[in-house]
Amino acid sequence: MITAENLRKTYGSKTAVDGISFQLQPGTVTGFLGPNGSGKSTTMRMAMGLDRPTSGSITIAGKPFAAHRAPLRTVGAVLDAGATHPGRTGRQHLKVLATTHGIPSSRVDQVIEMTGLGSAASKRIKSYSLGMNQRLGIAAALLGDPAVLIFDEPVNGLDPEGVRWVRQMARQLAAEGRTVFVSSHLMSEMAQTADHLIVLGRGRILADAPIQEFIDSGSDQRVLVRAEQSSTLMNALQAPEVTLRSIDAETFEVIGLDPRTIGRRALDTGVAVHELTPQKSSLEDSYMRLTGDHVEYRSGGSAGFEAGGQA
Ligand SMILES: Nc1ncnc2c1ncn2[C@@H]1O[C@H](COP(=O)(O)OP(=O)(O)OP(=O)(O)O)[C@@H](O)[C@H]1O
Repeated sequence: MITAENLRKTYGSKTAVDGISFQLQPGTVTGFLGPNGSGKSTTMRMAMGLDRPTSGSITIAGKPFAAHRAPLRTVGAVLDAGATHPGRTGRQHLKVLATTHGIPSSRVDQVIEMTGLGSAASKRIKSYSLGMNQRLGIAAALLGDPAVLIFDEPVNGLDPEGVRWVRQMARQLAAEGRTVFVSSHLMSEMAQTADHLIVLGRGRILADAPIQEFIDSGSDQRVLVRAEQSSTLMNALQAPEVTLRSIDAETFEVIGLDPRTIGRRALDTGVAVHELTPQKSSLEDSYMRLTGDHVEYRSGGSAGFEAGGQA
């Protein structure tokens, strides 16, 4: 369990994290989203004792990171996959870590097995691909068999196979009852990985909700309609709370009515309907809507899409 209470961090006059509170549950992957500079890494660093809160607290299993006698057995983190000694082999790196943290060296082979490092474990780290480095980082995080895992941007730069592997690993670790906290810029990936979301904007919490609830809350009800006399049906559907958007001669989109109402109205007006499809909104739709005003630096585009999209 990770608990933040009125957590705040300022750097000079800059407020990076502005008094946030949340509680992450075991058995759950919690996704951490927010535009660039919204305070995600700062929050994760404070959780790991790498930065000190200006006020408030962030605790792991009830205590700040530094107060744990065996921190690696409590929490494992991948905050910077590059922080290794390039001349060592993966196995040597893990052995050194295990020894300095009082972890039996038999655990090294277990985490090599768990993360699929295989024969790469006996090669020097400098020869590793990004994907192998990421596996090594996760192997190191798992050494102490911790109940809490923190991954900051674990899939950055990975190929699709690597991305899928990280997702499956995160899901498996949560299924084992661990608390998994993951930040990522990849919306589609987050949608497949997380059970719960925390969204930050300029250091504050914009949303803290189960992922499906978050997606539903940010979406309008949109229905795609294809009909023979589409303009007749559009006229019949007009109402103050309804938005109609023509797509082509036969097709239009309705916002604000459900498919059943549209179908009945078509029957009443004698229009033959060929298609009536509720449009699924995506995590990205809800995210963009929520964070649009909280992007620090817009990239000149009209709706801030690029700035938010990279976030
Ligand atoms: N050591 C530091 N000194 C001064 N300002 C900092 C420091 N670390 C972070 N900041 C500022 O605090 C804010 C939050 O940064 P942080 O890196 O936590 O955001 P983030 O959400 O992780 O962003 P990104 O998605 O770009 O990694 C930013 O405005 C950043 O410039």
